[in-house]
Amino acid sequence: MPSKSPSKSPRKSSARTTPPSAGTVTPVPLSLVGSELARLRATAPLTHCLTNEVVQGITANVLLALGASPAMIVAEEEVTAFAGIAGAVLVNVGTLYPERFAAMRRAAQAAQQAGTPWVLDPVAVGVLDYRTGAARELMAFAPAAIRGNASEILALAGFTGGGKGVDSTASADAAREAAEQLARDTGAIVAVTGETDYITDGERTWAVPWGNPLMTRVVGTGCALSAVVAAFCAGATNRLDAVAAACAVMAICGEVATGESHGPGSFTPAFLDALYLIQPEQLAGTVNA
Ligand SMILES: Nc1ncnc2c1ncn2[C@@H]1O[C@H](COP(=O)(O)OP(=O)(O)OP(=O)(O)O)[C@@H](O)[C@H]1O
Ligand SMILES: Cc1ncsc1CCO
Ligand SMILES: [Mg+2]
Repeated sequence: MPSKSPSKSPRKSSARTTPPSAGTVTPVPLSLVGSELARLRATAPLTHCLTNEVVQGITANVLLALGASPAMIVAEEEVTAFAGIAGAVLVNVGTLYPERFAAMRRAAQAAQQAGTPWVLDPVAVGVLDYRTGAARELMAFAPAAIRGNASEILALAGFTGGGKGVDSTASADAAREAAEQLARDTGAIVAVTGETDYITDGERTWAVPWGNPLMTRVVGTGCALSAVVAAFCAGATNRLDAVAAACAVMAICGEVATGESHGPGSFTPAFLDALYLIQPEQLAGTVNA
């Protein structure tokens, strides 16, 4: 069932006593993922989502299945107040237009002022100048985390990212160093996703070696992941660990759901079920580790 190289499998050793060393890339331990998942379930964070029109439903359902509390509050008149109430905010520029950008700018600014962690998903940045400029403007409000595919992260870091619309044309491996640079430049935790996900603060990098290519054949797994990253950032004491745990939970559940399904149509309900059923203490039994 696991689709990624066993050589990249994480160790089962204790979590918080073994952070990745500076300059190294270490598979994230399942014990760390479990403790972060237990924290999320205990707090059910209110997650304020300003996301694109394609993925509203899957994003809310993923958050609910996992145990977080989504709210798609998008009006310019409401986002400032709500970003102060929420545990975390997601800003996803997938279907950007001027009114939506105005609301996103307000939400990001309000989150920064309120100390609410917010996450940027730079959908198709590098492909189109308007959204690339918008994402750069938003980054001035100090996102807690940035989650994107390889082409998007390369572009945000100032490299030629390529990108075929919203899809990546580069591998996450090829974007890992760009992610580390982007993290150092912005102070955000940067997650670049693909066959292996890399999550970095610019000095230390966790690898998430699970998932399945079928996840790229269903719209919104990446967008929903960014919302899950936001939910894990709510109340987190270690954002690097929180973001890595979010990526690991989604990739593991994607891998489990692939084994239960026959293609994109049956993947989505199996994925929601896997997110609902996954238990911190059973993580080690769900994937080869
Ligand atoms: N080749 C692959 N093998 C295994 N897992 C993958 C692969 N590609 C992506 N994934 C997983 O799919 C999820 C979404 O990552 P992806 O990089 O496709 O995001 P994205 O391009 O932003 O998606 P979208 O914009 O369609 O929401 C992540 O959990 C990632 O680990
Ligand atoms: C398909 C698509 N188009 C704009 S946003 C989006 C969702 C995947 O990023
Ligand atoms: Mg995306």
